[in-house]
Amino acid sequence: MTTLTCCNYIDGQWLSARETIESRNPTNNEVIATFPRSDSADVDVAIASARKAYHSWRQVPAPARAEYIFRVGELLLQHKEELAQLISREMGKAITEARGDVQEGVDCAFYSAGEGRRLFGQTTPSEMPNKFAMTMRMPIGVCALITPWNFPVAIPCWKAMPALVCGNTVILKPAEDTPACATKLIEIFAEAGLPPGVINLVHGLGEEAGKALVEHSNVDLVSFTGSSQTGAFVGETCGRTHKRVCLEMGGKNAQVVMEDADLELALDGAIWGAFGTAGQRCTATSRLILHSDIKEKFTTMLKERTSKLRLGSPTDPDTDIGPIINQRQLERVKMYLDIAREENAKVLIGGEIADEGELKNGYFFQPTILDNVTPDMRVAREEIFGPVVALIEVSSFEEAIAILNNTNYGLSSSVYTRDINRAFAAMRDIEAGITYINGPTIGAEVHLPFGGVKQTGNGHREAGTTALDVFTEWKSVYVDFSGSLQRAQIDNRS
Ligand SMILES: NC(=O)C1=CN([C@@H]2O[C@H](COP(=O)(O)OP(=O)(O)OC[C@H]3O[C@@H](n4cnc5c(N)ncnc54)[C@H](OP(=O)(O)O)[C@@H]3O)[C@@H](O)[C@H]2O)C=CC1
Ligand SMILES: O=C(O)CCC(=O)C(=O)O
Repeated sequence: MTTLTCCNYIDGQWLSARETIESRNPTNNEVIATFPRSDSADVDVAIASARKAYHSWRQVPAPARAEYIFRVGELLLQHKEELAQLISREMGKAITEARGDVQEGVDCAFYSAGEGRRLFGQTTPSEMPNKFAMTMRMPIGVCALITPWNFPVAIPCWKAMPALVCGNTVILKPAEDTPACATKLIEIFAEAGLPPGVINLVHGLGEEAGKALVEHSNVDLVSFTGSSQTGAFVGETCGRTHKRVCLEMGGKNAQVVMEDADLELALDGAIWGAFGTAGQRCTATSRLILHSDIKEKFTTMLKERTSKLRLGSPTDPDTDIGPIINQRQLERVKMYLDIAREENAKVLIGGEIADEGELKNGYFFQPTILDNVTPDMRVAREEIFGPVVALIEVSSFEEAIAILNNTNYGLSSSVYTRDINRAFAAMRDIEAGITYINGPTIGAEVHLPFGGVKQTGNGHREAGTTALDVFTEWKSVYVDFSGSLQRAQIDNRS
């Protein structure tokens, strides 16, 4: 296939680069694209473009801003298959999941566009006669969006679409592993006719272009999704430089299966949650907390179904699990298997790099089940980001919830039970941003808040109306039509 040439998109222009880097297909190591290795000078130009555009974009009525985003949604639908094929090749997720990634972008476009006609504030009575009081949502300014590779279309859409509807201008710095997906996405925003400078794309390395954006004094907000380590750097830097910041980091999500659960349903959830996207979702199921009464039976069912999963090229519709994103991540998953063995976990199935036959040039890891895992082990506490699930046995519902909560993260969670009382207790007692009852830990919908507690994030939520809280500031407005300074406001109001 022809190698794509990705450019930066700044002030409505596609700009080629002095120095370029390659993006490779994780399935076979073929070069997919070259993209700019942007430096701080490129970042300066992108920020200047976003700043200039901000002054006029914020004045465009919100319903009109939203119409551009609606158009992006329509174009995403038209280009859905083309984009999905590109995601599958560049990121490595199975083609059906890649279509889902684009569909999340479409859903987000139509949902965000609707907000352009709401962006509700409040009106409230004043203490004074002949005085009107209200609140308004105001844009924040220039927003840097730093995104990971695992949802190369959905996550940039979750950030850019509400940000733009709210009247901000944006600069996207996508992950270095998925520059072609980001380029195609921005081409669609450009085709929708957004004015120059409203959306900008700066490719490059996190340590260079990403860092320059986070540190820049002319950026007002950073919205970041990625690792806890980078998130800590972003949070600290934004704190020091007085920027707004929204952090969306990792997870160590658990699915509980109680003794009264529908085991077939719980099995579907576990397979999809643990091994979908090769476990490379922040919402992936990486712990299965199983009641002792069903543990043996469920483990046999899980092992059998896992043994049938097919590793292979993600563009092949018969493939269940595609590759890991790159060599470094593959080695990281392998490292966690070494740790699991040292900690005396039992590898029930999988546990190795898969490099036979057509897999030999890619970064594949066998779907893996670890048994005899105790809550204190590193594999039960740290995010692995691969197709690895740890089984933990419990003897009561209370113990299950305590173990589920015994983690530094708090993104997604799931409980399979037929007992309504337990279901409601789980909703109340689980420490996570998202709880599913009788559903897997993955599968978020764009009109509900997405994010987590503890070290998963810094309290903000993407998606839903809560995204508006990330991308706007409140202004309180008082209109006095009494024609005089109302002294009582200063004195005792009597
Ligand atoms: N919560 C989630 O959805 C995700 C979590 N992760 C977790 O992170 C681990 C590592 O993945 P990785 O891709 O390295 O995640 P990173 O946190 O390194 O990358 C996320 C984004 O941040 C950028 N970045 C990296 N360093 C900096 C920096 N100093 N300043 C500003 N931006 C920066 C990256 O650019 P670049 O790609 O160029 O490095 C990328 O765009 C995974 O194993 C997983 O545990 C990963 C992806 C998604
Ligand atoms: O499937 C989901 O719940 C969304 C997952 C996601 O956005 C992520 O893993 O980054």
